[in-house]
Amino acid sequence: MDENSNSHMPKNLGAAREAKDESDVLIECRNVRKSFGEKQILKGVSFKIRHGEAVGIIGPSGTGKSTILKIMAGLLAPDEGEVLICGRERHGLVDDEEISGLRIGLVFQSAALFDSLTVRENVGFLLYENSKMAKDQIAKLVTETLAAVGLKDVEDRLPSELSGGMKKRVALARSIIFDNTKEAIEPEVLLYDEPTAGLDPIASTVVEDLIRSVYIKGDDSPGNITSYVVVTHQHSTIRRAVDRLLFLHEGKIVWEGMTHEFATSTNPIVRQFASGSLDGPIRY
Ligand SMILES: Nc1ncnc2c1ncn2[C@@H]1O[C@H](COP(=O)(O)OP(=O)(O)OP(=O)(O)O)[C@@H](O)[C@H]1O
Repeated sequence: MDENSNSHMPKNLGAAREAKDESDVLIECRNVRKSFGEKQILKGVSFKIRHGEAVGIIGPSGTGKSTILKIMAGLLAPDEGEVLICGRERHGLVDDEEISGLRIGLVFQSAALFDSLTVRENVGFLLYENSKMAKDQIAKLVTETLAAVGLKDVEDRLPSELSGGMKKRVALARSIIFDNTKEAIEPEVLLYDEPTAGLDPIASTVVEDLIRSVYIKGDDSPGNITSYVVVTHQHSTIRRAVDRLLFLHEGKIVWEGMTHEFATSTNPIVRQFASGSLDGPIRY
């Protein structure tokens, strides 16, 4: 939105709009910095994820895309800066403090399934561990959730008996399953770390459409996924699965815009990344 678009409005109207604008911010990173040893990876990263958004984080390898996802999920603490969840600052890691009102799910690149557990046990893991639901109730819910990601009759299989694309779908099912005996279902932001890495083009399309569909379905979807963030290198995923992009380079957001603006941007960093050229500001 144009920065000055409020300038012609009466002051109080502008203020009301500003307040409303902030009320749909689910996750905000403010000036987040993170180093590993001597290596400074994030050098002051700021952005907001709003209700209803499908956001992609792109950028060269090693610029800290997975790191920022882990920080948003509360698995890593920033060295400096703030992470706000629904306007409340989160201190430390997610385990240290109960932040209610928003669930944040992270779907790992490797799918990260437990090898010795069946698909049913993997998908229902948190419910078996933490909920008061009966085992047959959980089993039914697992079957329904697997169906929502297009999988049937795989509950008794081990992860080693699945293809890479199926594993990613099982991981997706695990992140969207929720205790449906609870009265209030909190909204959820899902964070995907390279969900289509290593998949053939058709399997990638299936996963990209699933990412969209579990969110678009809204009331029908298992869980209440209101927004999602995808870290990806795949152009097809950028085009198909997200609406807005954040470009991370050398520890900072160097460009942000809508997906359709990415292809026509004149920013030299974006141009080089979009074309895969060796000439340009990004050096390996
Ligand atoms: N726990 C850790 N300890 C030490 N170094 C780490 C740790 N996690 C990440 N790094 C380093 O931080 C840098 C950024 O890693 P990160 O995985 O966030 O990058 P990325 O942008 O997601 O990369 P890629 O696109 O290749 O997946 C890398 O140099 C990585 O080696």
